[in-house]
Amino acid sequence: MIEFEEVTYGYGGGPLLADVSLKLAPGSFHFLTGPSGAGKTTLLKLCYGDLIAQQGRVALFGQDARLLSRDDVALMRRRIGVVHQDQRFLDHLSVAENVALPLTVSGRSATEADIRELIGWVGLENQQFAYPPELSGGERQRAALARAIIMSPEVILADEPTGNVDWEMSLRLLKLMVELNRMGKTIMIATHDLNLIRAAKQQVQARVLRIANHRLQLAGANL
Ligand SMILES: Nc1ncnc2c1ncn2[C@@H]1O[C@H](COP(=O)(O)OP(=O)(O)OP(=O)(O)O)[C@@H](O)[C@H]1O
Repeated sequence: MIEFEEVTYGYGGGPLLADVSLKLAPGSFHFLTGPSGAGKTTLLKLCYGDLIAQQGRVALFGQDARLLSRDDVALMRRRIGVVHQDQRFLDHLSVAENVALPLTVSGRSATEADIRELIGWVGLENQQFAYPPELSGGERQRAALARAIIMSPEVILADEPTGNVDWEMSLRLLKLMVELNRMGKTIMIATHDLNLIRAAKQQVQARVLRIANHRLQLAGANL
């Protein structure tokens, strides 16, 4: 679904990521870890075509990311749902309207019942008419997840989805991710939280990738 071949990327002043090869197979579950500033968000951006490799090749659903037309990018964005680190809601729209926004902007619609069902699935049924500034950190993360999956993407990329939430909420978010994976979705979660990874490994077969010294490595069994 997403494949990197010897990808190098930097923001000037030397490569941040060097010779990164990676394959996200359908239905796989990956964690991406590494120190702050190692390049986790950058790698995720390469995965959804927000950044283009400076060397090497990124293929998204078999297509070279460099050669995607504007229409291809729009289609690909439906196939890859992203939970951003800073959730970026429109504060004048309700939670339900924010969640439905990707549909609205792509000219599609869903029934109110469908949106309500999704909001209920992430446990925000009582907050659907609230506005983003009224939500707690964990509620914002769950609203961001609902918005990322409203288009039924095949791949879900989440950047620190459990940042700034307590352990109970982290486990709740993890459970949602595991359920999505069981529905066949391909998942990649960037996180610092090794306890979260340990908890996940009891529920799902997950590979752990670590960025260290600009390279991507497969982390060993003992985290
Ligand atoms: N647009 C940009 N221009 C210049 N430098 C950038 C840009 N975006 C990120 N960087 C730098 O690249 C490095 C990696 O950033 P990135 O956000 O990918 O790391 P990260 O591993 O996700 O970090 P964190 O765990 O703190 O979120 C950092 O040093 C950051 O300052």
